[in-house]
Amino acid sequence: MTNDLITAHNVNKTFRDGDNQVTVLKHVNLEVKHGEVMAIVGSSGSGKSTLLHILAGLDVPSSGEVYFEDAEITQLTGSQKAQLRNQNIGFVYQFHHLLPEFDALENVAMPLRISGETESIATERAQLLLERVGLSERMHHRPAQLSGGERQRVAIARAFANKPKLVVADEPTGNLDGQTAESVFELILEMNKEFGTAFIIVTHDMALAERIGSVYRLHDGCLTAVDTI
Ligand SMILES: Nc1ncnc2c1ncn2[C@@H]1O[C@H](COP(=O)(O)OP(=O)(O)OP(=O)(O)O)[C@@H](O)[C@H]1O
Repeated sequence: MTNDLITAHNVNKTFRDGDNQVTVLKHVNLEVKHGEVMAIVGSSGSGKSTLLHILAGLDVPSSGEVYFEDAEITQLTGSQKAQLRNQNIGFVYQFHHLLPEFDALENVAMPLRISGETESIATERAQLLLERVGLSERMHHRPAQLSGGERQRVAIARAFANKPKLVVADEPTGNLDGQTAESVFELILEMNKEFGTAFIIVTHDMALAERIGSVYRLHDGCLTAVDTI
């Protein structure tokens, strides 16, 4: 039994590109605690998204192990991984990935419907989450009718739909202007405190990352802790 939410042990990732092999992650070790907020920084192409996908069970390492609590994700079947993700992990991307033909309420309710919740429970929880992210007045707007910051708020509400233990966020503020990025980042920190949900945030923004207790940098495939004090 471990107290860690995620443990990555000696993770390596190599992509084949025709005859070439590109090693993107080298001997990566990482522990993410329950309720922890962690930032992963690094230059473009350094492997941040690849690592995030491996930690969330969306991709597999070439070697090494990843545990989600006591489950070794790397040993699970595709459907077991999908179930683990649906029950435990929320996702926020740089580009919101909301369904354009549905309004904010329907987008947030969607993961709950997929998990088999009744229509009324799904709608009620989606309403509560949209209120929590400050969008009480925008529930029936479709993504195209929302600002960039509002779309990310919907995406954060949707990530929380199934009460995840972890939200992974890949450049969640990367497409936003400074002030909007700041308010979305603040929302993430508030949601972490309020719900005790762990976050792993990939970001280019060192100023935002430095406000997070735990920062790691990927460089040349190696992950090292960054001293932010
Ligand atoms: N499926 C794949 N096949 C081959 N190479 C890949 C694949 N996915 C990623 N790569 C390569 O792995 C390296 C790391 O990519 P990754 O997207 O993880 O970097 P990143 O740090 O997230 O970059 P960015 O900040 O630009 O999003 C890049 O050189 C990329 O081209």
